[in-house]
Amino acid sequence: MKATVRMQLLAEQLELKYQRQPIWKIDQLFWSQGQSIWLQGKNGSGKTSLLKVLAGLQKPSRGRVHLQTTHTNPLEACCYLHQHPYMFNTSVRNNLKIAAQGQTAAKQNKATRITEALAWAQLESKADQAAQTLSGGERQRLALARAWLVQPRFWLLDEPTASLDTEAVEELAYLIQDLQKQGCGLLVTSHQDNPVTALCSEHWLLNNGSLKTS
Ligand SMILES: Nc1ncnc2c1ncn2[C@@H]1O[C@H](COP(=O)(O)OP(=O)(O)OP(=O)(O)O)[C@@H](O)[C@H]1O
Repeated sequence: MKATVRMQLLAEQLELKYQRQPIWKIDQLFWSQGQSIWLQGKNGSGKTSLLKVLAGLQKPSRGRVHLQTTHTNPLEACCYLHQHPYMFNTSVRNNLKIAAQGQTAAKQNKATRITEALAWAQLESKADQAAQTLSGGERQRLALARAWLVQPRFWLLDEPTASLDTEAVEELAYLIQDLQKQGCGLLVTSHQDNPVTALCSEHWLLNNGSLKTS
């Protein structure tokens, strides 16, 4: 990944309502490349909605998110990974091929990158298995590997550890640590602390409609 890409995300007076029902109101928010943040909050506090707003997938009711980046394709600068990642109805390798399709790299490079992605996510032995038959932990790793091909700098991970056992969480933590070494920014939601949240140097708490940052 290109360590030279600089990124930061700023938001002011951000507000979200659904059908006039206030969800959260955030006066100010700042996230810089290299920062790893654990976003905690009760069920329904609005964590998923905040991640989607920051990733540019959802419009806030008020305010704007400013993504400042030197990334050549700002659309590829951020990635949001769903709690239950969608698996294309084909093999693990083909899932990676599909993810690589939109990329501009030469065809030969793509094949190499797919091999590297399989190795990175420790999914080489699963390459020809139907992705929809993967375990929860393997699905999360494949979702990370698909995103890894696109080389985003900001990773928004929605409950990546939900319903994973200790070993699967450790395996995920290993990959997340590698992203940190590459200087990526991470924003991870989780109700409880675990080996992945332990990697985060900052803690944000969504509570009663406001965000407490530390
Ligand atoms: N599209 C929508 N229309 C109306 N209400 C919504 C919509 N999306 C989410 N909500 C409501 O907004 C609130 C926050 O939802 P959100 O999914 O962001 O919370 P969360 O903290 O991620 O929850 P969980 O931890 O259970 O996944 C919930 O009360 C939810 O029902």
